[in-house]
Amino acid sequence: MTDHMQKPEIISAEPPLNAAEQSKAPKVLLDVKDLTSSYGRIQALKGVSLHVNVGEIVTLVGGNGAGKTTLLRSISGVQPITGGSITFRDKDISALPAHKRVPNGIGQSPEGRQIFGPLSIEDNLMLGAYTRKDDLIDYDLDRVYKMFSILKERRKTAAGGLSGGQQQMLAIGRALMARPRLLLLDEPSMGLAPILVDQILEAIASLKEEAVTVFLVEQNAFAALSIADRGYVIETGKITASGNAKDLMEDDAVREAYLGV
Ligand SMILES: Nc1ncnc2c1ncn2[C@@H]1O[C@H](COP(=O)(O)OP(=O)(O)OP(=O)(O)O)[C@@H](O)[C@H]1O
Repeated sequence: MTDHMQKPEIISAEPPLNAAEQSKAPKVLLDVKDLTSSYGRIQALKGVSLHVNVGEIVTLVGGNGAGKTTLLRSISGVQPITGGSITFRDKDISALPAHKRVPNGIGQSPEGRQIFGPLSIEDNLMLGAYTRKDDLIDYDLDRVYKMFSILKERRKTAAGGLSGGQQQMLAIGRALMARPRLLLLDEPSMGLAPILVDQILEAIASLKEEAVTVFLVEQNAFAALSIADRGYVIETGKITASGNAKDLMEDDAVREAYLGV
């Protein structure tokens, strides 16, 4: 094992690439094509296409019931799809069961956080690493503690005692413990006071330096677009706008519908 492998500078399983490797690496990490999904007679996704490139923060914004969670759950494999395809790292994973997508590199911090309240913060974090067999788990734990110092301070205490914002940090930290190539985040700002929203977004933005690729789903469009490279807008199961995040923030229709401007 090389020195570099013993002490990597990143949390992500995607190692920093040298120039030669970079030119060979697939640029598109996640490619969703014409995806459809239904709950009985309700068609929640009506042919959604989008992609996420390696190293990007991409956000999907939209109002209540637009289909954001359904799309994320389809990508992580817990929501059945009725048509279209999901390609991850050049492999069609549309039929891959959810439990095989995590070791393939798709990590999710779910809506509602799903923290195990009676377990300690550290045990919650370690649950994120349960599929791993490498020797970098302690190293990653340390990185998560550096990112969210409150989790370190309270690591032996029950997770149920954390505030909403801290639980959100724990949920993101736990997802990172799986060393995802792609981190899926479902409404991390939900229910948080504005100051905590800023903190969480700052932490998400800093993941870019850790070479983690992020797909962030948010109702809080302004907050999400302010840290994203690119964005998509979804309305009643269809993508209605897309582009680089700065352009979307300046788009009149988007501003009117989602930014309250
Ligand atoms: N379990 C379910 N059973 C039936 N319909 C559902 C179910 N979950 C979602 N839906 C419907 O599917 C559509 C998309 O919902 P989804 O939760 O994906 O939207 P969303 O954009 O994530 O909204 P929110 O921000 O409110 O979570 C909505 O019409 C919703 O009512």
